Amino acid sequence: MSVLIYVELDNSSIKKTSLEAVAYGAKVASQTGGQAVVLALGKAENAELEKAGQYGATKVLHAADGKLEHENSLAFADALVQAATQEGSKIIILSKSGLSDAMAARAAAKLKAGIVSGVTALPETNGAFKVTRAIFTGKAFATTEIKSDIKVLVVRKNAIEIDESALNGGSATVEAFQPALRDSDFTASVVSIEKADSELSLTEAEIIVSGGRGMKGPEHWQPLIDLAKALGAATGCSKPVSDLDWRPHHEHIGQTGIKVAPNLYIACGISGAIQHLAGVNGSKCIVVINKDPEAPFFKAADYGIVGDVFDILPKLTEAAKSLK
Ligand SMILES: Cc1cc2nc3c(=O)[nH]c(=O)nc-3n(C[C@H](O)[C@H](O)[C@H](O)COP(=O)(O)OP(=O)(O)OC[C@H]3O[C@@H](n4cnc5c(N)ncnc54)[C@H](O)[C@@H]3O)c2cc1C
Repeated sequence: MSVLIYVELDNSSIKKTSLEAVAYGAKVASQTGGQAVVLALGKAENAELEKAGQYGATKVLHAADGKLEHENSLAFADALVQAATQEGSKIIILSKSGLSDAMAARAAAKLKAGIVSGVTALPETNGAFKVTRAIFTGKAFATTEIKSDIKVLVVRKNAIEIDESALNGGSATVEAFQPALRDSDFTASVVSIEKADSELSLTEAEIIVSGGRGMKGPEHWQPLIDLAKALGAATGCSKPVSDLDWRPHHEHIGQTGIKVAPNLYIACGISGAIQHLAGVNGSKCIVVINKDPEAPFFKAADYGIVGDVFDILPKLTEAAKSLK
C-alpha cells in the first residue's frame, strides 16, 4: 500500500512546505508498511523532483502537461484522484494551502474518503486511524478518527520536525504521469500573473518581522525592513496597518488575512488581539516588542521585550548583522 503525497511547485521547485509533507508522508508510510509516492503537477526538472527522495519518497509521478502549469483545483484534484487510483493509495497527504484545501475536498468526495484538514501531528495507526488537528483557529486540538478505507490528510506547516542535516541523501525515481484532463476542468483559466514584489512568500518564510499600529505610520517602516533584511525574513503586518494602506494587503496576517507558521515571528508594536493571534499561533517561536507591559501579545510570546520599537529594532538589526 502506498501513501500518496501531492507537492506544490513554485518556479519549478518543490515548495518547502511540500517537502515537509513528503517527510510526514514517508513517516506515515513506514508506520503503515507502505512506500511514499509523490505527485508533482506542472513544469519541473527531474533533478529537482528527485530531491523528494531525501525526504523519504521512493517515487515521483510527474505530470508535465502544459495545461497544468497554472493552479487549477478542478484539474489538479482530478489528477490526484487518478494518481491515487493508479497507485492504490489508501492515504493521501497534502500540505495545507488554499489550493490544497480545495483539491483535497474535491478528491475526497470523488474517492469517498474521510478528510481531515489542519493536521498537526503524525496519526495513530495502531488499531483505529486517529489524527490530531488544530481547531478554534489553533487555540485547541481535536482528535478525529477516520473510518473510511481511503483517508485524506491536509497537514499544517511544522507538523513534524525535519532535521535538514540528517536528510538521508536518497534520490527518488521520477516517472512520467499522464492524467486524463477534461475540458470541463478548464472553464476558467489563468491569463496572467502579477507577483507581489516581496522576495519571500509569507507562507513559506522561516522568519517573519511584522508591524502593527505601534509603528506609527508607513514612513517609519524602515527600521522593521532593515531587521527583516538582516535576518533574511519576510515582512507582515496587522489588519489595521493594511486597512490604512501603510503596508500592502498581501502582508495582512491574522484570522481574516494570511495564516503563517514560521520558525520565528517577531511582532513589533502589535497589541496581540485574538484575531491577529489566530494567524500566527502556528509559529515555533514568537518574539514580541511592545512598550506596554500589559499588551496581550506577551501572553502568547516565547520572548518579550518591553520597550520602544524605534529603540529596539536598530539594536536587533546591528546584532543580527554582527552575528553574520
Ligand atoms: C472580525 C474581525 C477580524 C479581524 N481580523 C484581523 C486580522 O486578521 N488580523 C489582525 O491583525 N487584526 C484583525 N482584526 C483587528 C484586531 O481586533 C485588532 O484591532 C488589531 O489586530 C490591532 O492591530 P494592532 O495591534 O496593529 O493595533 P493596536 O491595537 O492599536 O496596537 C498597537 C500596539 O502597539 C504598541 N505600541 C505603540 N507604540 C509603540 C512603540 N513606540 N513601541 C512599541 N510598541 C508600541 C501599543 O502598546 C499597542 O499594544 C480583526 C477584527 C475583527 C473585528
